[in-house]
Amino acid sequence: MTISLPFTYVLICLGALSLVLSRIAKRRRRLPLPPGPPADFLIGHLRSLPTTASEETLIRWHRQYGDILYFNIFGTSIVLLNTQKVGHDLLEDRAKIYSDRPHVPFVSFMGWGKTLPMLPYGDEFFKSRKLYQEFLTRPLCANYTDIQLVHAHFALRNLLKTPEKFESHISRFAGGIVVELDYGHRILDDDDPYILLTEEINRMAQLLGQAGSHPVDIFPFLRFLPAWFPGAGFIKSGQGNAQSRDILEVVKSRPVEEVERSLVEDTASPSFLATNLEALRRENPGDTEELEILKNAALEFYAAGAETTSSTIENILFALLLHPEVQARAQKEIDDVLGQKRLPDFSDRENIPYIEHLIQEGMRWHPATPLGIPHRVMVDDVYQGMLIPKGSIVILNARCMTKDEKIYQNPQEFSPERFIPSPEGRGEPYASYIFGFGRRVCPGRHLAEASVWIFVATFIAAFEIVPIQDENGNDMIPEAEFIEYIARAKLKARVGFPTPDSSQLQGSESDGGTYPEDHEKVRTKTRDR
Ligand code: HEM
Repeated sequence: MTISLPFTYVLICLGALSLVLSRIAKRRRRLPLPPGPPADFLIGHLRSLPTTASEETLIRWHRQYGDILYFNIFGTSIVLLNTQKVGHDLLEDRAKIYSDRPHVPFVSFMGWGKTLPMLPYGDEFFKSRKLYQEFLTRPLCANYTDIQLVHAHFALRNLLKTPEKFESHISRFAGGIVVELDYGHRILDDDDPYILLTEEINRMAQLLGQAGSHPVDIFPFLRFLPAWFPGAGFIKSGQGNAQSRDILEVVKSRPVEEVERSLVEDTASPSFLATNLEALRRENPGDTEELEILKNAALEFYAAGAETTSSTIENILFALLLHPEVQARAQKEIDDVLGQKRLPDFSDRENIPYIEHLIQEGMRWHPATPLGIPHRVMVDDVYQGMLIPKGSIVILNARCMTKDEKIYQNPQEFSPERFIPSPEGRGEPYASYIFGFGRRVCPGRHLAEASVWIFVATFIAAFEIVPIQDENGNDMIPEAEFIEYIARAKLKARVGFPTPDSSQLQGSESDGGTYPEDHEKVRTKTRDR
């Protein structure tokens, strides 16, 4: 048998290539892993991992081990990115290999595996992501501000009526906006069927917690242990909520059916679901796969958008409570620019920059998602001479990024002034990375920032948040409890809102919140107490 010359060349080239590749692979294997606490044989860092990743521990590790930190648990590599630079270098500049997500069996078991934050990097991810990106571009978000303003006014009215229920008013505000944009439905009262629907989604989302934080995510074999076995408690919750998967189907399908019906009847309000259902009917009628992608996207729109926004607002209110001087400066800015004649709206955004700094500082001081959503690296990678093994779970450690002393002066301090441009201020950069990086960056960030802005700006214009007092008249300063996944300031003491005279409110409950013309009186009354 004779072998042609070109074929021989090909063989030689392939041989040389495989030699080079195997050398590279060997050298990579010899490269050091990123530093981390000492590990045990076989179980790795299991014993050194604290049960909760407190800010103190994470910051101490950052100081001790550097900008990138490595753990391994039973052979699963976990890498923490502690600075914005490292996050940017890997998740943004090398997005092509860092945009996968770890597979989380518990989340799939509960029926949420096909929602965008969980989807592996691939075709389905691209399709789902495109739906969000096309609906939530910065210019398009400018079209949604009327809806945000209406919900802000609703919230103010509710706060005037029942200030003690402020947490629920904030949730209703954040949830009301995403429900309206997602499904084209405006929630008007407590009996609204969409309230039940959203409560169900919240309940399920809470069960899921942070993807990757559940023991079974790291140790799938735990699934086979009895529920009493230490560390296997998830089984109990999983079994107890197996019915959640059935409910989930209803929660996903009901709004789709309603919007489909209203499209046929030509009564549909513009929304994420209506826009995309219409496009589907036009371009791919009867495509069940595409419909399923859309159903999951609509579900996640609410799940990802409501609580993140409401906890961000609560964290900011908490900061205001602790810093009356910041609150006073923000109120003065609004008063100076708006002349105490009306409430702020989006047209004022550029003219009241301190409010913007205050919101950005609130998001930096305690980001709502302090450990983001884990990424997964798809191939072996080398960064600054260290090996990041293929399959590593990569965590954006916003807790450390936001407290980086090289970027922020006195990073633990809540100080909107840090963002004031030089020469008056230090011009420190906004912490935009709290919304993630690269191809997985939060698609709802423009919407979220606008929702938080309108709530905080109108709130500050109309109210003052003050601590309640004990029986001796002393201020009770609440302690914050920032829980892990969605970090929300748990205001342990109730926050004292002024009690207003609701008869001063004009405009009806159902008209979308026309604010009273004499709101000035309301505000003076509420703020000057
Ligand atoms: C202040 C509020 C919010 C915060 C702090 C926040 C934060 C984040 C973060 C950190 C990620 C992960 C990014 C990454 O992996 O690199 C993310 C992803 C995501 N967010 Fe947000 N978010 C907020 C509001 C919203 C809103 C309003 C929506 C929708 C309307 C939304 C939809 C999503 C979705 C669908 C993902 C998954 C993206 C993907 O995996 O490709 N978020 N968000």
